[in-house]
Amino acid sequence: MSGIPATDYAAWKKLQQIYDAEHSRLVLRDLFAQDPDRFAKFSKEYTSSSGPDVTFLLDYSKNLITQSILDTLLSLAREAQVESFRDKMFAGEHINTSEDRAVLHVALRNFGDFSISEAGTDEVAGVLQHIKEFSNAVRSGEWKGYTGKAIDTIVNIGIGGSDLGPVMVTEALKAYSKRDLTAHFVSNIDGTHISETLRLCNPETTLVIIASKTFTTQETITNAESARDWFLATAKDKAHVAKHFVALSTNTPAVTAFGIAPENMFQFWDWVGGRYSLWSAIGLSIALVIGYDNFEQLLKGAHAMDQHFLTTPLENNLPVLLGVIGIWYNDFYGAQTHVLLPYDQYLHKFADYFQQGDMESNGKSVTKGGQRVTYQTGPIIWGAAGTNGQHSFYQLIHQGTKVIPADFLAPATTLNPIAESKHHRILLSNFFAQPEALAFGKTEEEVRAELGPGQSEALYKSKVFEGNKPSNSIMFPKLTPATLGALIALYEHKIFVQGVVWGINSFDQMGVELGKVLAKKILAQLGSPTDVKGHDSSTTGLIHYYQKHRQDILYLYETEKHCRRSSMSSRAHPPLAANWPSLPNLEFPTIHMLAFFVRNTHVGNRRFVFSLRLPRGTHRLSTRAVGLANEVDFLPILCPHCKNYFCRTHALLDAHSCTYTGKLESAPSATANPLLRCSVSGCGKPSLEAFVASTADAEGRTPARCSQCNNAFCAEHRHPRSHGCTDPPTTGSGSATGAKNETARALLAKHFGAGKNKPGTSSTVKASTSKIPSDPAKALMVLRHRAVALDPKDKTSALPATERFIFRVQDKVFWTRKNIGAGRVIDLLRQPLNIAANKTLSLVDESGTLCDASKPLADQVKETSVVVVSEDV
Ligand SMILES: O=P(O)(O)OC[C@H]1O[C@@H](O)[C@@H](O)[C@@H](O)[C@@H]1O
Repeated sequence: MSGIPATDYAAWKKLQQIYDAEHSRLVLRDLFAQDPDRFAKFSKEYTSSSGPDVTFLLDYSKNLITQSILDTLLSLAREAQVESFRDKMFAGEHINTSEDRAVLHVALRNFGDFSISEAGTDEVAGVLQHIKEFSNAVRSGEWKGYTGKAIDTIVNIGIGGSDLGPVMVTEALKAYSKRDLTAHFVSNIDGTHISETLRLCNPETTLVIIASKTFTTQETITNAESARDWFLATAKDKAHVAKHFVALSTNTPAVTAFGIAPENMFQFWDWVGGRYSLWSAIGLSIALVIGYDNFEQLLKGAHAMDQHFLTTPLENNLPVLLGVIGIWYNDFYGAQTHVLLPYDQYLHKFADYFQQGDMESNGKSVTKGGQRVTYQTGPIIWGAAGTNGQHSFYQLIHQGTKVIPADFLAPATTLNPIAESKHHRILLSNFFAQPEALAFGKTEEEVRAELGPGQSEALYKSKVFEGNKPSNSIMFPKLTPATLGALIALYEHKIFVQGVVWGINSFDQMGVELGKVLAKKILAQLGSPTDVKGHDSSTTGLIHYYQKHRQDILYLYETEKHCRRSSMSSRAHPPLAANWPSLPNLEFPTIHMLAFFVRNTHVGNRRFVFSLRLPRGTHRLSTRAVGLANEVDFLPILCPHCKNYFCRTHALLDAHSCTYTGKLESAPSATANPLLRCSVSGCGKPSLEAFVASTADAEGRTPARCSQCNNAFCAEHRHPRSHGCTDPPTTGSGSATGAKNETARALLAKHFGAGKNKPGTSSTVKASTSKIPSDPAKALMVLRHRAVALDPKDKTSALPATERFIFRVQDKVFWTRKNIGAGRVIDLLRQPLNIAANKTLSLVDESGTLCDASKPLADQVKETSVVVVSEDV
């Protein structure tokens, strides 16, 4: 890690000479035959020096090494100053030079032994205590959800290091888990991951853990927002978030902006790398699943390995031995990969975990000094658990043309001794057999003797196993939390040793950035083919193909006045028979899902821009339905017969020429259950509820009934005013939701006026619109001149007009910078509107939608529109 190229070391040059001169003579059959003590010489038993007791055997005798090769490899480690860099790491020196950070995952499991001065290390114990108290409260049932029920499900939302560690460890230690607490892990941005997970969860009893060191990772934040929307669709009140959402992060402001209370945040520090973070607050899900005491055992097991790494001479130092032996294959034998093969189903995520651990750490091609390396650095890590691999990829390891060093791991005792441990004996017989077969193979003579004469030459040859394939074997008595901790730390330090020898920075991850940046740029261009700019022909072609073939969800329920259509003719209410069965969760999308998809909808290269902004919660849905002309409903409608989705015009069987040929047993008919008919007298059409009731998963869906009178109506009569509904909302007079709707309605009536037939809107106070042209472009020009800077610190002359965002409040016209959050706008409005600081305020747009305080106002309301400042909405 000094930044010196590894090839400059004398030991490296010597190793190259040894390889050139000796490698053809390094044959495991011979090496074992020549030395009956080879196992004794090249194996070590690890015993933890501090509690809890951990022991395991590392057998590295089946490697293509001699004592003199190993000595030279250790000289290389010394020459590269592995010991010195190790000490620097433990002391908290900023060995992550590109980011100027200490590398102190060892401080997270430091039970008092090492003295580290880096800021934050003195806070570790406090965070562990927080984890302990919180996990105990949840596991005991003392922590209650918003309806008073105990938590029975956790959903950890994170990615990379904020996911893989907890996933691997909770799987590995499942035997120690609280079986009635279900843990899910959501990482992928693919909406399928969060959708399929949340289908299994009950918002009343689910705890969502948002795990993100930076709290800016697109996947995690997007998934977390969807989870929050899912939760609020049922819980309604944002105050309930406190009981169901916690954050694990270093970024307090972002966590707060998300709406998570400081007491529900578990802190960690920038000296914890993502892929080394399972020991930190990121391990909260682990503590919840296996209990805090087991989590602490895991940490202590790792800590004892830290002590071993820090204090043991290199020749007995297990991470060092694994590290230098790996370098021997990687840099001299030209091995490109390293396979991890745990013979323990509980460790089925072990290789996945170290794929990030190793490849993100040592997948570098410049030294710390900025020189391009001329040798190989980190290997490709892969693997699978148990005998599964034997029936798939082991063929290539045994008889392929590549050198694939392997690590086999297994417990002597299984945690599931079914059939009197028969399974385990069979498993272990394979664990012993595979390294033996790899090392010693089967000679042609043995094959000929076995098959006898008279077979084809090709057959004899095809059954030869050349052998001489290297491997390590690690065996431990039983998989315990502490043993797992020690094994993980063993590999962490192995990676460290290799990084030091290669002279690279194992603790940054610049290589993940470029793709993120390009994806952001492309995301903004996916709208239409003409937006796709600045790419090579391949990328452009791929995006164009996607744009041509995508079947976005199309909600054609808006009328002309709400929908500006670029090339849409009156025939354009096509059946929405997209392949939606692949999106089962969307069969009855909750309102937030509608809101997500509706804004910019494309079909082929046609683009429909909806001016409608859909509300996020059902209570706001009713607000809109009452107070404004905009209409929202529950479409698309799933035809229960052909299982396709249709707009309201084509929802009925004859209107979409339903292809269903079977007997229409549940088809709506004049004599069908009257409850499922439109409640408007004389209408008789099937109600939307008829479709919902027969097709949708009832649990958690939005009912297709009038939010006010709760009756079922057909598509034509579904809106309150279209069936003459004047009853108050059915949300319950005392409910917070009901109260909010009433207030919102009153506000809307006050500021925007309302038609005579709209309930609750009799007093009309128009916002000042005098002398404002109706043409939006002209209105903008006029208002630009009238607008005053909302923030007194902003000077009109200092900011181009295009970067100013104009909006109106009462009869005043303001401008702000476009990126200013709605929350900040609220604060700034207090002074000109003379509103006391202790009042809780919200902003409501012209359509009655509450603005999200954490997002820029400019993203939420139309420029030049009137924004209402409201108390308590
Ligand atoms: O924990 P957060 O900040 O969300 O990062 C999650 C992951 O992001 C990736 O891009 C990498 O940087 C990983 O090392 C990291 O573990």
